[in-house]
Amino acid sequence: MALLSSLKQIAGIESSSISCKPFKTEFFKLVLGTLSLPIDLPGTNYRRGFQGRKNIICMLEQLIEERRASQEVHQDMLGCLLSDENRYKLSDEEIIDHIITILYSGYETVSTTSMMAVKYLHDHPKALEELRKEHLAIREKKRPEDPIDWNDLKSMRFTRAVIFETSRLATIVNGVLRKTTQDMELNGYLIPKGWRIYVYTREINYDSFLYPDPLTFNPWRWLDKSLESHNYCLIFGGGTRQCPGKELGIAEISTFLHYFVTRYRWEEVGGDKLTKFPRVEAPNGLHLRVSHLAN
Ligand code: HEM
Repeated sequence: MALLSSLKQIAGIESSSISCKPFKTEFFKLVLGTLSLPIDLPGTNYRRGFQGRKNIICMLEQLIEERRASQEVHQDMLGCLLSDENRYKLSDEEIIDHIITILYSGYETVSTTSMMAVKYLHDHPKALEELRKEHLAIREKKRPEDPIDWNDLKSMRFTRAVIFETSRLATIVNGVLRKTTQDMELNGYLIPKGWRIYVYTREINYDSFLYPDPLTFNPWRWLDKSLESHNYCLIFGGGTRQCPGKELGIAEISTFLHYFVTRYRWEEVGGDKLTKFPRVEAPNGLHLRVSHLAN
């Protein structure tokens, strides 16, 4: 769902020649490749990642060619990037790089947080009850076919808290990358100018001084809005490079949760393995039995 939603916003993919399934296969190779040891030998995830990237580039080049040939105006991100009115005048290579970056950053974060929210809500019925109450109250003011809007999203206080608590406990981005612009000293160590630094932010999320009882799923702690703006809250990074997709990601997950909890109940089929480190994932999927809420 998250990948298709991104593809649709970026390049209205469902109306183009790119078919989602092969795209998804190649994209997953690329994702695995970026998280692998850099050993460039046949059969390694690293080599497969490069191959996946090459194939994705071919598909996107073809899409750009088709767009140019058809001369139709498209109201999506690719349409804006290709438009003559775009003042940045990016090369095709740069446009393709942008698309891959946004797909990469916006897909796994949203899909994995959604999955983990479903998991935590299943395991914490009180939190689920409160969340459902919030969403049913929104539905009560609407006709069944009415979509949710920006004001509804803004009113979802508990939902936002659930998303932050899920992201804290199931940390998807383990750290942020930075480069020193000058020599600097930290705790007696010299970090020379130009060094690339990986700031490992993951453990901060489990610090019992900052988050009492840190291993407990407690979305209520985020109802104190000041928690989000503490300088130790780096779930979405920090400073000028803070995640530009933060609010979009929260809106996507909130929308998913809205329809999921107002329409369905679910139980786990069981036995699925979940890992939290080095990557949050359910290697075989998180299997649920879903039934209509009214039944
Ligand atoms: C739950 C959802 C998400 C989480 C937890 C998340 C987390 C992060 C983190 C920690 C960073 C590094 C920030 C830094 O260096 O300070 C980042 C960067 C980024 N994110 Fe997100 N993200 C999410 C959703 C999204 C979405 C939906 C998009 C776009 C559609 C997106 C696009 C990006 C981009 C383009 C960057 C690189 C920004 C830069 O280097 O200037 N993210 N994200």
